[in-house]
Amino acid sequence: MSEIKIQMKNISKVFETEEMETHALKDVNLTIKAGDYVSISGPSGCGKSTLLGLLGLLDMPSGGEYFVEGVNVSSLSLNEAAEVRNSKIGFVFQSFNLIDEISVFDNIALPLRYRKDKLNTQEIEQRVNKCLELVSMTHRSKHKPNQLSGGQQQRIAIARALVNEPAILLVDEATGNLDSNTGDQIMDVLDELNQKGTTICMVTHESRYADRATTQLKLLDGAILTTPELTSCSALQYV
Ligand SMILES: Nc1ncnc2c1ncn2[C@@H]1O[C@H](COP(=O)(O)OP(=O)(O)OP(=O)(O)O)[C@@H](O)[C@H]1O
Repeated sequence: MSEIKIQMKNISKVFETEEMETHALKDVNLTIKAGDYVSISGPSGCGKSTLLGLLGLLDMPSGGEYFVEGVNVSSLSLNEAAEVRNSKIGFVFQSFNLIDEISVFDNIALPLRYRKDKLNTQEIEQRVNKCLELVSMTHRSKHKPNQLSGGQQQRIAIARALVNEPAILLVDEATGNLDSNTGDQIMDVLDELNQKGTTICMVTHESRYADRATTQLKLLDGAILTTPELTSCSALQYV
């Protein structure tokens, strides 16, 4: 049986304002194993960003338990959560969030420099070059991000997300700022990465992209549409 990367047990998220409570996620159970390729889709307001934010430890759940590679991360302090996020989670956003003042190489190396266990220069070089290769961008290593096309910038953002060899790559509407051809190419990069073993969970509005994932989850009103007996993500298939 393949290794469990991500497990959520009865996760809920309630946002409270002075006027009202919003139950953004209700009793979500999710298991993602090594090598899975999961898409999450559903109508606006169904809880997709909230779920991805919890998966990425950008926010904490109101209830339930969340495990990353077997470690319970449900109630970490902000500092502890930041450390797990940097070492275990790769995040790719719609906006590329690259730093224009430094080179492509240094952008990708950035998460390595925030590690607790410091790597030496040679190890950093090896890791960054491997990730540049994975996204076919070795030839642009010395460029600045603003000298690249949108699709190329997204490739660099993917390389940066992978450089710490995370447990999972979380992808939030990665093609939202790209034309459809370039978006398709970025999806091809994700497909290839998954074929090489990267575990991916992506939120997308586009059904043609959701269909590429091997497990397609639909969210509705904060709950995953599923049958109660199915707890393993690998076992779920939605058309
Ligand atoms: N910080 C917040 N405070 C209060 N309510 C919130 C907050 N963030 C999200 N919500 C509410 O939680 C619900 C889920 O929001 P979420 O952003 O996760 O939906 P979504 O599926 O990502 O939507 P979209 O596709 O439009 O981006 C919505 O009803 C939203 O209004």
